[in-house]
Amino acid sequence: MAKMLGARWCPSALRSPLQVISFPACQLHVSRRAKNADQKEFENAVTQLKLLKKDPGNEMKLKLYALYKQANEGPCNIPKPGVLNLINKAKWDAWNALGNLPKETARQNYVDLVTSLSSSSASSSQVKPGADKEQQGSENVVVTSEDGITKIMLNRPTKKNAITTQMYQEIILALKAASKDDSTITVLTGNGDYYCSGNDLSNFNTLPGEIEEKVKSGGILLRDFVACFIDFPKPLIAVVNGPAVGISVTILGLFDAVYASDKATFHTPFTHLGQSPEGCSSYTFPKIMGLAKAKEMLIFGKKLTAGEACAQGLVTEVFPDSTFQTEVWTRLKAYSKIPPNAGRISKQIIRNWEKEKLHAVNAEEVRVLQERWQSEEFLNAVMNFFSKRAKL
Ligand SMILES: CCCCCCCCCCCCC/C=C/C(=O)SCCNC(=O)CCNC(=O)[C@H](O)C(C)(C)COP(=O)(O)OP(=O)(O)OC[C@H]1O[C@@H](n2cnc3c(N)ncnc32)[C@H](O)[C@@H]1OP(=O)(O)O
Repeated sequence: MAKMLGARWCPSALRSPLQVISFPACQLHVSRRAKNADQKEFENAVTQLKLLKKDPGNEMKLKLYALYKQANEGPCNIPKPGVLNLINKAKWDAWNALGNLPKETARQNYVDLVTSLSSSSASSSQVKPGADKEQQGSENVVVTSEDGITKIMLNRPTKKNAITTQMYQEIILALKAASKDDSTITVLTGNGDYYCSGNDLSNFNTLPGEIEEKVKSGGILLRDFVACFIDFPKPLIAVVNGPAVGISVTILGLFDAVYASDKATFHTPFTHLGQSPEGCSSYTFPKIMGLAKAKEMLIFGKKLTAGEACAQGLVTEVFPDSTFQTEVWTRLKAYSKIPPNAGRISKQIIRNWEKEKLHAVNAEEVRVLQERWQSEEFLNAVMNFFSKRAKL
């Protein structure tokens, strides 16, 4: 934010839509007509604004812009821009709304506003070191945020990071929080030797109610979970530290980059479990890897090595396991330095072309799965999985 509000930022600049565009050599000057005391305070406020850590948001920036102009030039004295000129029209409206507010009052309001922004920004940065790194999450879903990266880590290594119904909810909450925090990119990874072994097959027992109730609530949970990945507004990167199974593989088609250790494998055993594809994979996989390769995975359950997954376009890059974490996190730290809004807006313009389609695919996949969950094939497959373990 400081960067955006730095020398290249001036209150007369706003991004599109309603956001800051940095004007080259934008001269921050204060009217010579300001009284000394106010002028000093006013100049300090303009400087303080540049040091803000957090983006105060578009509404606040419009308010600051309007007060700045009113304090320097008085009532709005420029012709109203055309409706298509979104940025300048928003600036004009904000300034014009101040009417005949006296310059001194506008100047004082500006100083007061910047002071309040600076104090709230200062208090949030006084969180004790380390505390702001740990965010909400739980024992099985650990969320940390630092260096512009929010990391969501599946932390259930004894169960190969299989996802329980509670973990689905926690991942949804973590993504919602990450979409609003001040990180630039978000990362999903696993702790232990597995990335994730997919849906916890005991979920089918733990969900409350009779089978109809389980199927209904399970479908809602799955639909909301996948929708979070469809709608996630920031660059989302998977750090696949080991084998990945089921839903942890299918949602990869909704990520913006997938970095894998060469120990990772990618397996979608849906038909073996009497299930069907989810995570929008029935649409994204054919798009990513072509119909034949997608069907090999989604119908016949072919397990891919990291190299094969990369060759088929599901994985962006594969790294030797020995240097995986170091190399990937060095790369991610560099990525987290991109201008956050440009990163977010670029991700969104790419995703927006097919967001509607993806939601329709998600809804149909869930509908079909809800039928599968009531099938003999599915119930036998889940029983087989657990009876095999029971014998051991
Ligand atoms: C009625 C409808 C209700 C619906 C409720 C739905 C909830 C909402 C979302 C629904 C999403 C549905 C769509 C998702 C689909 C999928 O993800 S399908 C894929 C599911 N995953 C699997 O089939 C993998 C199953 N696991 C394995 O095959 C093996 O465990 C392994 C991953 C190949 C690892 O084998 P190995 O190295 O031999 O280790 P294990 O000893 O087998 O595992 C260690 C312990 O971890 C437990 N475990 C591993 N994976 C799972 C799992 N997916 N679910 C539950 N438990 C798992 C395993 O049982 C071991 O536990 P212990 O025996 O207690 O040590």
